[in-house]
Amino acid sequence: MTEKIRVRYAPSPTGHLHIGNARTAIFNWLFARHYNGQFIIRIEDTDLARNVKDGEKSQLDNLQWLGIDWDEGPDKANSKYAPYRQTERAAQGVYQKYIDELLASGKAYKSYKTEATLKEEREAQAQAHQAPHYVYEYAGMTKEQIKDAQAKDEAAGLKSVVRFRVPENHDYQWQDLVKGEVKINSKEIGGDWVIQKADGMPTYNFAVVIDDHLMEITHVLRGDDHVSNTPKQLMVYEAFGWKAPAFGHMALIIKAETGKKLSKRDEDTLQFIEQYRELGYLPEAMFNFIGLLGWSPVGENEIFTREQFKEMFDENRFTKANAKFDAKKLAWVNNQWMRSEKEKVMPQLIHELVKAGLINDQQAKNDADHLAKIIEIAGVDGIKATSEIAPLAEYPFFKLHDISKEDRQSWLETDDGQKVAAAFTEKIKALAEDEFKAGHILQIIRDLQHDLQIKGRPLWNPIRLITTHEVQGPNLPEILAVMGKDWTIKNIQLTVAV
Ligand SMILES: Nc1ncnc2c1ncn2[C@@H]1O[C@H](COP(=O)(O)OP(=O)(O)OP(=O)(O)O)[C@@H](O)[C@H]1O
Repeated sequence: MTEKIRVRYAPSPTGHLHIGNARTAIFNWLFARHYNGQFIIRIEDTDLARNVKDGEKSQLDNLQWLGIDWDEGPDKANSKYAPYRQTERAAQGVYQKYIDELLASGKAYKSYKTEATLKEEREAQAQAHQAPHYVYEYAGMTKEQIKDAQAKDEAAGLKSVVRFRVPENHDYQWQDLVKGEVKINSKEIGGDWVIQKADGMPTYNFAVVIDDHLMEITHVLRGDDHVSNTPKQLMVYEAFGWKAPAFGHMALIIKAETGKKLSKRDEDTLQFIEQYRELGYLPEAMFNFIGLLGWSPVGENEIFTREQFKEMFDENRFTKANAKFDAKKLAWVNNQWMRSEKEKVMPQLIHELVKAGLINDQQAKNDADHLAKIIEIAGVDGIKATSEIAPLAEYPFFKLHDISKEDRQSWLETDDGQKVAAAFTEKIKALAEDEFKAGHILQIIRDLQHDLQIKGRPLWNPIRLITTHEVQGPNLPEILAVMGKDWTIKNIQLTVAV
């Protein structure tokens, strides 16, 4: 690419950052970084009724957490095209200037149709089996007649919106970066559309064009749900004689179960970045997983760093088929990342023990090495998110269960059970502190097997029960070695009392 790439992610703060939004942000970022271009954040907050508190903050915080940075945006001082929030731009009259231009040239007009009339028209169209479309109220009227009609409506106190006069039977065509050639006729648009609402705010499709033009955006990469907006935007570029950016509409992310677009309104699907963050997913893993939704690298490998994605990025490798959101794959990717970044993740894993109330901050700091060993044995390699470590490690490492009556009867009150428990206790007490290692402990158990001629569960369960108060769990000699002789002996003594 020879031109300077300028791309943007332009969320509406009507919700928190979800996987679909993050995918758009990630690919625009990759596009910019791969080609040494610029990545811009713009907040499209003109739909005042739908904006949610913290929507913008969640979008930005979570992008940052994913490792995405931006060159210009609402939070960056000295950004060249400030402000980067559309409400602030509207307040400065940025859009009004262009709306006035279109009104003056007759490419847009003030419309005073009431909601009730619009509803009647839509109902009539439905009855006539017509697709819903706007009916131009000034058809066949001279400029003067239109002016008079508008003045009358104005005097009657009716509110107006500004509508774009859609050219008749005009093809809007573009070479989509993902979909190839796309052609949509103006007949499919639904008639003259609103560019300025009654409250003075520009609509999405209008403001987006003004901003993309003024901010010198060269490529617009977004989800396929925006395809129907593109002809509307192209007609605005045309009306002003501006060059339109290149468009790419990436395949949608859909729910595997329903085949429908993953939407922030689906409450049964975990899809907000902060939900995964809270569960202890790694940003590297989230980025990795999302980077493979609707885009495929060369080869079979599926684990990549941001840097690798940046290098590999190729706008010709977007896939056309919708991408299924597969939570199991995300879990797998996260597990791969946790295993390869164990040292980096360890503080977070230890912090999960604090969060679960198993240890305090001081212990987390002082006993980090010991806690890391516990985490390792408790089964860190099998978990998909850091939050799963606390339930795994809770027993027997931090708490002990009461031994159930059944287990007692089955494993400790039998002849074999008593023999095994007594012999193991004697040998373990005799084991020196510095010999208290997994290998030696295993040897003791093997010797018992040989001496007592007891093997399998009748051998292991009594030992497990007296030392950990469980009949199952991770590798027993390793548990005992990590927890130490005092802990083991104390637990054995407790079995008498419990
Ligand atoms: N399921 C999805 N798959 C792919 N891209 C998506 C999906 N949902 C949203 N996007 C993209 O996120 C970007 C931000 O758009 P927008 O703010 O309209 O999303 P949204 O309003 O959160 O979506 P919705 O309200 O439909 O859940 C757009 O590029 C849009 O195409």
